[in-house]
Amino acid sequence: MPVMPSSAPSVEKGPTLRNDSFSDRRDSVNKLETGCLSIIVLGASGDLAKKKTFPALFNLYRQGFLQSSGVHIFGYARTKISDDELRARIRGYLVHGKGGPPHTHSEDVSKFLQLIKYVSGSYDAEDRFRLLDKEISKHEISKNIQEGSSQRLFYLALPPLVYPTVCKMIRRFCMNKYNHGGWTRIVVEKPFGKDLESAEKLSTQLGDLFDESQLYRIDHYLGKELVQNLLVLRFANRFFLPLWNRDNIDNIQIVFREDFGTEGRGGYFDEYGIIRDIFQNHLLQVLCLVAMEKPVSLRPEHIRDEKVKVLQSVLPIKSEEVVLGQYEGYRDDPTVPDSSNTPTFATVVLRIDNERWEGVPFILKAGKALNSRKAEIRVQFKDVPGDIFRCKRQGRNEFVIRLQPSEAMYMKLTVKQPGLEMSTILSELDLSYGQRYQGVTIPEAYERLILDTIRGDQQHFVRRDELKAAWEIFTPLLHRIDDGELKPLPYKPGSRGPVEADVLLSKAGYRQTHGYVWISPSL
Ligand SMILES: NC(=O)C1=CN([C@@H]2O[C@H](COP(=O)(O)OP(=O)(O)OC[C@H]3O[C@@H](n4cnc5c(N)ncnc54)[C@H](OP(=O)(O)O)[C@@H]3O)[C@@H](O)[C@H]2O)C=CC1
Ligand SMILES: O=C1O[C@H](COP(=O)(O)O)[C@@H](O)[C@H](O)[C@H]1O
Repeated sequence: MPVMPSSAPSVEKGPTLRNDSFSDRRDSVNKLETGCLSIIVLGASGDLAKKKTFPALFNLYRQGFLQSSGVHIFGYARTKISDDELRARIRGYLVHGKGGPPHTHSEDVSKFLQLIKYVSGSYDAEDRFRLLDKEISKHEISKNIQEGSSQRLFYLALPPLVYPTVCKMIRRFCMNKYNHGGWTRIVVEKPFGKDLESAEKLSTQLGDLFDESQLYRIDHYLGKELVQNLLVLRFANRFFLPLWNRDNIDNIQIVFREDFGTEGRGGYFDEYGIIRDIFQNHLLQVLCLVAMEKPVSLRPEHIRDEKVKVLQSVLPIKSEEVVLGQYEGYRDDPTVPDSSNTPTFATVVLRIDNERWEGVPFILKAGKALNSRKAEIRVQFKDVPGDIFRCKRQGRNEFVIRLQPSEAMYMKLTVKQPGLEMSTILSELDLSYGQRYQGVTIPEAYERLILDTIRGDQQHFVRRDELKAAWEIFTPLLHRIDDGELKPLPYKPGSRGPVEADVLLSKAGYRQTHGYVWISPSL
């Protein structure tokens, strides 16, 4: 139970579990969000706010999920700027969308920007948080709603070191005042801690102030279309049910690659490294959805219970099943120390000690400054016993789920080569979203996740025990790296990473298919 500071108003305990079934969930899609909602972006002057948070809010507004009649947005940060200056900073990111040509809805942009107000102040200034509360209340009063029925969403687009202070301020001065159906929710960004101990400390600090149902730990990979599709694929298709186990699957890779380095974020990155930045959160969340057992229902708690169980079944990582890399030129960044031991690349083999997965390596790989940008899951099946077609050397069956770019899933399978001869060839069954769902816009991860927070759906957010289990897996390895016991190997920017990683991959059992390249179908 959270400790209520004596000055704290009584608040609601957050939403109860809702939406038992998928059809309930589907029915709620496309409903406008009604009521009096205040969204407060703390750290509004920062990079995440302008690139992701405000554009996501704009997209929700443009699609009618947020209505001008009910919603107001507040920015808060130390930088002393006016409302209009904040609006001007954000405008470019709304007008241009995802790097494409300017949208044609500049009227929408202007109307949206008018919903934003800015309050400046430091993150521990009581008077500034009182002022913020006053501004929020002003908006609520103007909507003539019953006191206590308002909805307040605080989005912490801030470095985690200020979370405890900011959360104390919110708790003391800015909560929804009475329990009349309203709520107060807090969205926190990663990195949530640096290791098990610091993450647990932060969890306790926040847990003393807010109930778990009020805390939304965001991992934007959980908002990606094909990540959200994983449970449907696995549990709504008869095809996969009997195959998804150690009897049929040889190995599974979960891969994240970027073709750019840490440009502009070297200082931040060097403190964390690729394992804290990508493995402990994004890759592990994907692993959970690939490896977990079927949940009792689609209730968020049932899903998250299964995720925790699979994380708790991961065996300690062996140093010989780790390859670390650092790209040449990384240390040229003036904000990165010359002696930095921080990995910008890693391949790590995880082993899950349960009935379904014993003996199946989960090979997690992520790197910056590599030869391509993509994220995918590659499930490689075992060889067919009794190879009467002598097709083994052509390659194994694989099921590939491409998370980005160009969302797709394809199955590599052996077929008869068309023609008179009885020869075989590796081909694919291909579901490329761009081709199959023409004209459908796939929402940005942040858009989806913010809508979930407004609806009180915690399915795609990381629960405290899940976070703890994730840190338990990587903390011993991180400490070995921090102590200099494990060192990254150099690799050339634009390459596949250290060659030792490919050696580890093949030792773990992955068999590369030679001569086969999947070509994304053109429209
Ligand atoms: N940027 C991104 O693409 C991503 C970011 N994140 C996470 O989101 C959060 C915000 O990221 P981002 O916007 O990049 O961060 P920024 O460094 O841009 O910080 C956001 C704002 O916080 C304030 N701030 C910065 N440093 C401090 C400090 N030491 N003490 C107090 N306030 C500070 C600044 O506002 P002011 O000085 O005006 O108060 C700044 O504008 C972080 O937790 C980050 O890890 C997660 C995924 C991607
Ligand atoms: O969280 C992070 O993710 C981005 C990659 O996100 P994506 O949606 O573009 O795949 C990564 O660049 C960044 O280092 C990391 O902090």
